[in-house]
Amino acid sequence: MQKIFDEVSSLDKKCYDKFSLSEDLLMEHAALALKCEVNNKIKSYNSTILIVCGVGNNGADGLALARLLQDEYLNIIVYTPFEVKSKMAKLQLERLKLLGVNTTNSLRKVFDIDCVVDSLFGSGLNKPLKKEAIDILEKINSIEAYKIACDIPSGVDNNGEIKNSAFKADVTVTMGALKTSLLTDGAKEFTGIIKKANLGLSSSCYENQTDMYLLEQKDLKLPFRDNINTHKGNYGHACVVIGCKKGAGVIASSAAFSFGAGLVTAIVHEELQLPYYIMQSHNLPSNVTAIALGMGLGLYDKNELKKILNTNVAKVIDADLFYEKLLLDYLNQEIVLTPHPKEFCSLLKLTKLADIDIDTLQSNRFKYVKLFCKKYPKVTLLLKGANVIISQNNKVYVNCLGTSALSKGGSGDVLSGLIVALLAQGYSFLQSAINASLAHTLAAKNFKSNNYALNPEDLIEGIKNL
Ligand SMILES: NC(=O)C1=CN([C@@H]2O[C@H](COP(=O)(O)OP(=O)(O)OC[C@H]3O[C@@H](n4cnc5c(N)ncnc54)[C@H](OP(=O)(O)O)[C@@H]3O)[C@@H](O)[C@H]2O)[C@@H](O)CC1
Ligand SMILES: Nc1ncnc2c1ncn2[C@@H]1O[C@H](COP(=O)(O)OP(=O)(O)O)[C@@H](O)[C@H]1O
Ligand SMILES: [K+]
Repeated sequence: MQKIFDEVSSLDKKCYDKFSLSEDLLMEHAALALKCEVNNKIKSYNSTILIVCGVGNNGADGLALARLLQDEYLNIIVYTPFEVKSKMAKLQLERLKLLGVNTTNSLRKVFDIDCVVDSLFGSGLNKPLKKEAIDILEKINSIEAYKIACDIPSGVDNNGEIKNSAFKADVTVTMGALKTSLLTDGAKEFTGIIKKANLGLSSSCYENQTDMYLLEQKDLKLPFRDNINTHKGNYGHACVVIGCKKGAGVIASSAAFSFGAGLVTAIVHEELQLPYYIMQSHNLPSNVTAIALGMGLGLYDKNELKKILNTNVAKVIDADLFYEKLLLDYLNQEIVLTPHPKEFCSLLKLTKLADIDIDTLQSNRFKYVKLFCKKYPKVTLLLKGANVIISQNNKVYVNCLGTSALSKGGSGDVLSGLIVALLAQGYSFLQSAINASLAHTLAAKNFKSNNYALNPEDLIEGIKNL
């Protein structure tokens, strides 16, 4: 797990004040981290590296990189389209000039470039891009080369929004600590892989306390069975309520069985063709330990719904239930909710927290997750998306391991099945949501055929092979 921060200027300040590290020293480390990234990827001396430098300290990082790379590659183009402004950018430019390095303010040749480093704008982007900047970004985006963003892809603002255009990176080397702005769904299109640069201090010294964390592959805890003398009853009885769209519940049931639930029962109105290991019942069995409800629900008798919701066992709620007012009666208890953005907008409206459209939510995912979890601190909320946000009370966890292979009907149903399996086995609400989400995304990531063909069965197969 890595810490995430909304802003890092206070962390930089701590470096100066507490550890007596100058801005210059921090920048040298930033440039060195960029250099490592270039060196790791670009091995041939006969290569051309284009460094695009802006007017502020992001540009200064690029200028320092240009100095560090001298003599390592045949051709280093230092492109400074605008006159540098910040004190550090001026100093770095002066150092380059003293070395006899030329910069250019026009970029004619955009072929035969092996690596582009984007140091145009960083955390100081504070207004919409003008046409000139947009043209530059479009031009450098069109170059076929390995693309490295310094700190944050230029054009992504501190809220993680992309107003007009942004640099499309293969890798973003972010300085000092992970920022929330890099982890929005919108930014995911542009960041590529995110790597954190050490600015001269270990993370434990540089970083402060935070309530936000980025989940990593190594955080996944699978429901391994530690005991030997066991029987199926030791691993819980997960029940999945089958609604009008029966497939959704069937997928969730299969996923639950594959993720370790000792018994799985589908709650049905009529007998269905189900895998032989899924039991079927009209009513909840007396030994039920967790329930998944909502996926493919459609029209469902309100009294039956209430009866199920009133059953005193752990529950994961999905899909159609986020449009039902009666859900409001269950938000002051421990429960897992797994809305996608449209469903979360409905939930925000039902709870009178906000009446917003999907775009507004997507531009402010963290804000609305925090708002909801502040009002309902017992709820574990899992907001789906390109980057999944899981939150309970004031703690926020981000899972960015998912891929577009998951953009398929049925992916969410698998997730609900995984969550109910863990709830049934007695894991906490938060641990169930976190580990199910990690397993879900890693199983998708391990599907190697291509990024379009994954189906829920493949996903469940992937879960079995984690
Ligand atoms: N602090 C540290 O110790 C360390 C900092 N580091 C590095 O510093 C970076 C932050 O540097 P920064 O604050 O100078 O901001 P940066 O992103 O370069 O741009 C600001 C300039 O751009 C301008 N501008 C803004 N928007 C614009 C627009 N749309 N169109 C046109 N212009 C626009 C803005 O204009 P102004 O507000 O002056 O009008 C200002 O002049 C950070 O990302 C990291 O890379 C690392 O070295 C590690 C140590
Ligand atoms: N582009 C993407 N990148 C990462 N994860 C994605 C992407 N698209 C969808 N997902 C994930 O796939 C799942 C889709 O769930 P949902 O929309 O509820 O589908 P359904 O209801 O059809 O099962 C969620 O877990 C979501 O986070
Ligand atoms: K940048």
